Amino acid sequence: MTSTDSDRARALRLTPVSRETEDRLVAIVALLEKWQRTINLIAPASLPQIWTRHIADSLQLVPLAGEVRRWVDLGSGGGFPGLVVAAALAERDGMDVILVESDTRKAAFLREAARIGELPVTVLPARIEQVAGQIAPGVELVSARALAPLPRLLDLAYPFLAQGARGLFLKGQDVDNELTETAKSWRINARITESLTDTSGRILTVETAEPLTPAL
Ligand SMILES: C[S@@+](CC[C@H](N)C(=O)[O-])C[C@H]1O[C@@H](n2cnc3c(N)ncnc32)[C@H](O)[C@@H]1O
Repeated sequence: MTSTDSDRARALRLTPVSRETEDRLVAIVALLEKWQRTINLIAPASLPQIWTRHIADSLQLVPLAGEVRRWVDLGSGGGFPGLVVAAALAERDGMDVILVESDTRKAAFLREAARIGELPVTVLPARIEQVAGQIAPGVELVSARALAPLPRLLDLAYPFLAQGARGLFLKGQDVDNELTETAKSWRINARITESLTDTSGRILTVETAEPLTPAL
């Protein structure tokens, strides 16, 4: 067994998936390894642990999301978490995972991965600020990983949160400090859960967030 095989086995023990989903994920990983030679889709040092550091880290959001059908992932990069959740939810009727990624080469990778995996994905090669208002209606869940500190992340996610979407954000252990900073400018109803895959990782579930109106 290679180190990648054992990483994959460990990831799938943490976040089990169906045989069909595993096959789709294997195809995504193979494509990512190929494209990674020319584009930095993930930190090169994390490639040997791609299954735990990236795939399982993304999959752990699926049970937290509930029965949603319209999911938007902001700043998807190499597809984490959005592409991976689309692979896990590919058989859900009416599923659409919208991946917003401003880097056109990464967006091209996401499109190719969605095509080969026949995933329920819409790729928007655009800046979030430019498209959020148009795509927000009907979005039930907004996710992001490694996109921005929480106050800025809420600015970007607010068009979706304002229309009733919940937020699922993969953060680091500093999330408590980020929440303290955020409370200066937002009224936020959120909870923190520990990551299954990374002892220092935290998942922030945002039920509601409203900007505090500056005093006149
Ligand atoms: C640090 S990477 C994280 C990628 C991925 N979410 C992950 O965790 O592996 C942040 C990504 O967000 C994209 N990004 C940053 N600001 C953006 C914006 N305003 N609109 C769209 N994409 C953005 C970048 O191009 C980059 O691919």
